[in-house]
Amino acid sequence: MIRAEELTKRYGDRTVVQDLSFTVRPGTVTGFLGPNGAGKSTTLRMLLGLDAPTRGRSTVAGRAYATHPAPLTQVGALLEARSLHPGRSAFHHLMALAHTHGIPRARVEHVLGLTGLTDVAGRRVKGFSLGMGQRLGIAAALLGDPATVVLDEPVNGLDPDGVLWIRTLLKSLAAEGRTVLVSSHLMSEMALTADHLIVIGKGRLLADTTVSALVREAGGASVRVVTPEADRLRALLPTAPHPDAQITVEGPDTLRITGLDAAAIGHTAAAHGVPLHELTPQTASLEQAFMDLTHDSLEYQGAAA
Ligand SMILES: Nc1ncnc2c1ncn2[C@@H]1O[C@H](COP(=O)(O)OP(=O)(O)OP(=O)(O)O)[C@@H](O)[C@H]1O
Repeated sequence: MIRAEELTKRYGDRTVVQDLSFTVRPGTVTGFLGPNGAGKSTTLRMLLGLDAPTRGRSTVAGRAYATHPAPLTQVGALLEARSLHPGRSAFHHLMALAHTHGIPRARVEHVLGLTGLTDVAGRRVKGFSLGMGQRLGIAAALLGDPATVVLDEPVNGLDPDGVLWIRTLLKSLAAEGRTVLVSSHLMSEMALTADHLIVIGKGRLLADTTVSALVREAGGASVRVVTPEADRLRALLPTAPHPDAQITVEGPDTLRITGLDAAAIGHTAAAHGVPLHELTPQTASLEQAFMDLTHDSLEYQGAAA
């Protein structure tokens, strides 16, 4: 469990994090979301004892990070600024970290396997691609088998395979009962990865909620359906057991459906032989909810189009 209590950080006369209080619970992925410059990295640095708060306090597993006798075994962290010795191999980088905590070689080999780096473990880090570097950072974060994992923008710059890999890894870490806090400025990514969301803007808490609650508040996720038999599908859809379900006709062959998921719609169509040309879950409303939430606290605004 991570707990922040009225965390505040000032640089000169600028307050970049203000009175931030939240709790991150085990067993779920919590997304830490905010536009660029919102104060996410500063907050994570304070949680990890790398920056001193001007006011307030934070604890990980009940005590301040810096007071844990073997922090790697409590909290694994990947921060944006990586400090890697370029001439070291991935294996030696991890072994050097492992030595500081008496972690055995077998665990180093295990995390290399977990992050898909076994084949390149002997290569010098300076030749690593961005994605390989991220994987190595995650391997280091997992080295001590920590109950809490904190990752700052782990998908930044990764290709779709890498993004999918991180998403799956985070979910499995949470499923093992760990506390997982992951920052991002992309709602679309967090909607697919996180169960819980802490949203900040200009250093202040804007929302502490679940993804599904936010979807509901945003008017619900919808599914766009294109079929030459739109009228027949409308009549067949099982709306009765779902009082929230709504079907809007968007065109002669296009329906927008809320309150029923794509699977239910697809099954109904298949069971009655209705051909579907498109069956697309829409998350635009969630993106819009994030923009509405953070609009007044954007640090950098483009000129209005
Ligand atoms: N050492 C520092 N001295 C002065 N200002 C700082 C310092 N570190 C961060 N800031 C400022 O604090 C604000 C928050 O920065 P931070 O990096 O925490 O935001 P962020 O939400 O992580 O942003 P991004 O998504 O762009 O990484 C920014 O305006 C930044 O310029």
